[in-house]
Amino acid sequence: MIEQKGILFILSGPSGVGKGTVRKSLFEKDTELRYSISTTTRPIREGEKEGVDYFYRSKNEFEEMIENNQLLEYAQYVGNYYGTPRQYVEETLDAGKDVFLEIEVQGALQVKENFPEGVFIFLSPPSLEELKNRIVSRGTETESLVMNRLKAAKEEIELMDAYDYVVVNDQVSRAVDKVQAIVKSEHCKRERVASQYKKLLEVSES
Ligand SMILES: Nc1nc2c(ncn2[C@@H]2O[C@H](COP(=O)(O)OP(=O)(O)O)[C@@H](O)[C@H]2O)c(=O)[nH]1
Ligand SMILES: Nc1ncnc2c1ncn2[C@@H]1O[C@H](COP(=O)(O)OP(=O)(O)O)[C@@H](O)[C@H]1O
Repeated sequence: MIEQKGILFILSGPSGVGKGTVRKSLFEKDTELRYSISTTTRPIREGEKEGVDYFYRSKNEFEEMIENNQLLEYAQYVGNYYGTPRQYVEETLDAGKDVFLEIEVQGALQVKENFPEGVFIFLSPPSLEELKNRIVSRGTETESLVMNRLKAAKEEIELMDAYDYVVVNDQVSRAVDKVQAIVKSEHCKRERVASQYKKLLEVSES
C-alpha cells in the first residue's frame, strides 16, 4: 500500500520578493496546509510575535539545535541563522497533513537533498528593479543591508532551475492563485497514482 503521507511544499526565492506576503494571504484561504514556523537568531521586529512569526533563539541555543540534529535544514542569511525545526515537519507529514515551508534558497537546496519528493516553488520578482523597490519600501533594512540582500538575490535567482515551479509575484492575488493551483494539482497527481496502484493490485490479486 502506498503510504498516505502529507506533501511537503517549499516556497522559496529572494528576500523581499513577497514570500511572507504570499504565504500569509495563502493561509487565509487554505486551512488544510500546515505552516512550519522557523527558528532564527535575528532580532524580533516590531509587530512580530514569538512562536507566530518565528521562534527567536540565541546563537548558542541555535547551535545546540544544529548539534542535536533538531533542524531539517538551516542557513546563515545576512548575519543570522534561520532553520526549520525537524520534529514538527516529520510528525505532521506522518499524520498525513501537508506542510508548507517558506525559506531562503540555500535552505531549500538542503531540503531537496533530504526530501527530493517535496514540491519546490520559486517565487520570482517581475524584475530586479521591482525587487529593490519592495525591499526599500518595506523599510525594515538599513541601506547597506538592502545592498546585501540584493546581492544575495542575484545569486539566488541563478538557482531557479532546481525548482519544480516558478511563480512570478507580479500581483499578490495572482501569485496566491498560482500557488493554490500547484497545491491542487499535486494532490490530483497523488490521487491518480494511488488509484492506479490500487487498480493494479486488484488485478494482480484476482
Ligand atoms: N533556510 C531558511 N531560511 C528561512 C527560514 N525561515 C525564514 N527564512 C528566510 O530567511 C530570509 C530572511 O528572513 P527575514 O529576516 O524574516 O526577512 P524577510 O523574509 O525578508 O522579511 C527570508 O528569505 C526567509 O524566507 C528557515 O527556516 N530556513
Ligand atoms: N506582488 C506584490 N506587489 C507589490 N508589492 C509586494 C508584492 N508582494 C509583496 N510586496 C511587498 O514587498 C515587500 C516585501 O515582501 P515580503 O513578503 O516581506 O517579502 P519576503 O518575505 O520574500 O522577504 C513588502 O513591503 C510587501 O508588502
